[in-house]
Amino acid sequence: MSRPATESHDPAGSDGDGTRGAYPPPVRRIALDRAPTVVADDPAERPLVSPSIERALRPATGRERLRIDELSIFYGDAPKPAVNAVTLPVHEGEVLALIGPSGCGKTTLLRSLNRLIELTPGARRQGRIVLDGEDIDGLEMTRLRRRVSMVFQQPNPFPMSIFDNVAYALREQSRKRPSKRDLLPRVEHALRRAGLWDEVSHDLSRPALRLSGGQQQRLCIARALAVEPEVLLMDEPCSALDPISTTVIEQLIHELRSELAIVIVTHNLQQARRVADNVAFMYLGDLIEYGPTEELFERPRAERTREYVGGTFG
Ligand SMILES: Nc1ncnc2c1ncn2[C@@H]1O[C@H](COP(=O)(O)OP(=O)(O)OP(=O)(O)O)[C@@H](O)[C@H]1O
Repeated sequence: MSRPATESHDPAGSDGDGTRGAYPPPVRRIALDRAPTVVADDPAERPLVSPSIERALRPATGRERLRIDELSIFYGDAPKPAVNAVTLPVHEGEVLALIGPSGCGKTTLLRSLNRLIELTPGARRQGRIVLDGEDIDGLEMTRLRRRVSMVFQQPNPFPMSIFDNVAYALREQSRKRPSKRDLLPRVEHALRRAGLWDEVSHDLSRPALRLSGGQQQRLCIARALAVEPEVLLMDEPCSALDPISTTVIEQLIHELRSELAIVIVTHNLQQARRVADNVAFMYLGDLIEYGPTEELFERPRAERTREYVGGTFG
């Protein structure tokens, strides 16, 4: 279940090079001091890579929201971790795309960021995840999931009305049961942010399951946004959607990134190019390369990345 606290860091709505707002975004100039590419072609050379990773921890777009620090995830007795000592920053106002072939650990990494992975029997974690300076292990789980909210691959609205779907987490959050009238402004705000308000405002009591797939996914995004997250995790949010709904969701990601940090898992390289500011390429659990989107796609430094973005494998 998704929930969570947003904060606008950029009231001018500009990312500094005047590109924010347009969709599809124009090709952005990449300032070399923003987010240097990190390359780890051979995991055995990882220690040599650490200084570059350290450099990557400098803010790329806004201040650092999440720091993933030497994160490893093990499933049961598997000899190799599903995620292997990954270090990555996630900044406010940034879309970070996790890409890589099937089974490389993208979803496992994503599910670690709000500790959802702990619901998987046999999963173990090493390393730290820090949210706004606080180790997430020290945060109460419900509060963490409000601050780091998640949207899943398949739209998963609750079998209740559109209104109740969005109000659900707000009601849970409140000590006394707020009335519909009290909740309406926040429900409306969330539905507007998710770009759904105009399509559903005439009948908020309609069952959510009667919406189209794309509308259901935007409802899930509204539900995730209602409790004002700081970070939004999206696990292949468009994979079950048609091209038009996909475009709507991508536009939404583009708009939301001014207020949130977004981490998106996608198999669709073109989508990563369209929506992401930075991209992390994973292979067999290792972080192979991380850097600004254009740089990673146009001038990949690791051979594996070159092969993957070039379509040789994957
Ligand atoms: N519950 C689980 N138990 C055991 N192994 C798992 C479990 N979930 C995932 N794995 C293994 O962990 C590795 C990483 O899986 P994960 O789903 O994170 O990869 P992915 O990159 O997201 O893949 P895909 O793109 O196909 O969704 C794979 O080898 C997978 O088989």
